[in-house]
Amino acid sequence: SFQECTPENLELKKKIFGQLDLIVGDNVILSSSTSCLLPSKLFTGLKHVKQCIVSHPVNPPYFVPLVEIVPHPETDPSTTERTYALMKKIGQSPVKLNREIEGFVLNRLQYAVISEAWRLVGEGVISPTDLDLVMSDGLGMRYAFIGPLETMHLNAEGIANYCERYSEGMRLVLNTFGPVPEFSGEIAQKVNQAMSEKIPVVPKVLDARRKWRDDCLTGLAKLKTQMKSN
Ligand SMILES: NC(=O)C1=CN([C@@H]2O[C@H](COP(=O)(O)OP(=O)(O)OC[C@H]3O[C@@H](n4cnc5c(N)ncnc54)[C@H](O)[C@@H]3O)[C@@H](O)[C@H]2O)C=CC1
Ligand SMILES: O=C(O)[C@@H](O)C(=O)[C@H](O)[C@@H](O)CO
Repeated sequence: SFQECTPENLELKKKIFGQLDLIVGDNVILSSSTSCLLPSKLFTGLKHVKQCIVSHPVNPPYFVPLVEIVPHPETDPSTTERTYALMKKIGQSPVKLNREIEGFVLNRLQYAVISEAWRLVGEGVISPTDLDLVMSDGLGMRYAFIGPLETMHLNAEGIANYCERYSEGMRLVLNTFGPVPEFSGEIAQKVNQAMSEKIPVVPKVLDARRKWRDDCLTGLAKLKTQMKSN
């Protein structure tokens, strides 16, 4: 198997897969780490397209086990299953997408959160640091162990009851969501100032914070393993 991890550049990745296409046999999985580039953009036209797939990791991939497995429309099911089995074997937590979609699943969920976070800070509803606390000391505590759908299920007497109780309120709130942010201008400056005051953009400071992040993720991984075995 081959896992491509070059910069997020479509033409570069296509060049590399084009070169690989000329030399690999019929049994090699050709996989890309791409964050958002669609398999149909990356692999269409390759002789070995049936062996091509996206295996999208999460930053930092050595501490966060999720991998999104995203097939090209022509990817052979055996390629998907072999990739899934390989990821499980090496200790990752793979999920299978049934078809490609922009941003796959993780970045669609992540960008929905980022979009609303940006808007709430931009409209002065909350400060950037407090917004991050809403995730790290709120939603993130639960999402580290159970996802959004199970959270609904447990927050009421099951999903049906949750929808009875909260669907009207959810739709009312969702109808107040605004357009896609520009991620530039005054809001970007406001967020950058807050983040930079907290964590100066100095290599050794950023690296120290990433080390602290990784230490936290290591401890969380140990706790999750312990809780699964209980
Ligand atoms: N960094 C992360 O945690 C994650 C990265 N990804 C994806 O993984 C891919 C790689 O991202 P990073 O590891 O962050 O990039 P990076 O910039 O850290 O590493 C890129 C690698 O490609 C090599 N490279 C650069 N130009 C090249 C060329 N012309 N030919 C061959 N090799 C070349 C570099 O030497 C380097 O080893 C991207 O598609 C990114 O979206 C996806 C999820 C998480
Ligand atoms: O946040 C992540 O790790 C993923 O959403 C990504 O794919 C990012 O784009 C990653 O490549 C860089 O953080």
